[in-house]
Amino acid sequence: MRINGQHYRTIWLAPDGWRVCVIDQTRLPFRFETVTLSSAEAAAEAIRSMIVRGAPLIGATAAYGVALAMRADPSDTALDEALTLLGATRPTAVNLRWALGRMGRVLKPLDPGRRAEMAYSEAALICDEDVALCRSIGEHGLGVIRSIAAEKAEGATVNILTHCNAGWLATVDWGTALAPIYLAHDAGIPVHVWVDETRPRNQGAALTAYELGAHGVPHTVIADNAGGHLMQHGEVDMVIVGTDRTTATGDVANKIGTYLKALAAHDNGVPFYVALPSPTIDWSLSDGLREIPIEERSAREVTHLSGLAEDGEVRSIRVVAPGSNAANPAFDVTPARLVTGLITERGVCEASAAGLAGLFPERAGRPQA
Ligand SMILES: CSC[C@@H](O)[C@@H](O)C(=O)COP(=O)(O)O
Repeated sequence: MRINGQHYRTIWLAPDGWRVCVIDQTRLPFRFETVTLSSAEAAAEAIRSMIVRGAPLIGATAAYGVALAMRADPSDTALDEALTLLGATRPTAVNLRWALGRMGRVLKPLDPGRRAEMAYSEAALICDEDVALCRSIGEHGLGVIRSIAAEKAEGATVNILTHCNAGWLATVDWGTALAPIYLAHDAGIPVHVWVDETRPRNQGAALTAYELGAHGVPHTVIADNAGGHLMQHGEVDMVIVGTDRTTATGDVANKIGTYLKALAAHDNGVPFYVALPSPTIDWSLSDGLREIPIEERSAREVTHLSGLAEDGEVRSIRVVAPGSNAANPAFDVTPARLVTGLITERGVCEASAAGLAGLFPERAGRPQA
């Protein structure tokens, strides 16, 4: 993504070649600031506090967290401790467990003296692969947008609704749900995006709007409750969202509120697509509702809002009645039956065991592979 005339990935190495730089997403859209991570503890805290967020970027950051740990101490004990520390940061996005599992498999058999170098190169590979996967998702999703555009009057705008942030900022580059939108815009297809604000942390209003704006894609931020109304009035041609964990049967965990959008889309005959790279598939699960762990985050994210105050400072204010309790489940599960299709790096498939097995025959029925 180009920001201020410069191309940025969301994670990269500092000029010293070992520290890890990320964009502080808690400061966006008001401040573009980077944070330099120099320990596994700092990487874990960046994930926990959502300086970095989004399933693929969480995985990439954890991989570099292991590299930072191996540079400090490449012993077996330090490796196990780093994997445990980073693995405990956030529970829902399976990319975290996937990336740490991969780092562990690569590093454990090695002589400790070789671990740091190998950890950095494996983390870099995970990042490069993520960029390629997202680019492919974009190309397959572009086909879907093209076919929806073809059903409309010549030159008519395709209106796409998205929830949360599943763009460049949630991945290493391009994004999942937003990659097809960027490619469609670049290909000259007129697209307009309805951006759900995505309470309580407002990833839509703050992050999706920021990056769509940076890329020049026309968009409108809406309150989370507006999507159903817009669908009833024919203002939404399709929905595309990302996912933090998709079961082998096509159930989809994503940011809280996604399920309600899927219900509204189903009721109104609006196609509801989920874009995902294969590391987001949890091949060991078949029942998303019962088996996917849902992160419960701080009540303060519900009771307080943060934003740019008139004095130019980013401030937090309370919006909930003092003394009231607040609950904050951060994700929900959309059953496969409400999903029109899964857009993956290998193509688009039905959200079902058969659909996923058709695209990934080597993985289907092999949860531990
Ligand atoms: C490619 S990103 C898919 C999901 O990770 C994204 O939609 C999402 O729910 C992010 O949640 P977050 O809590 O901001 O990490």
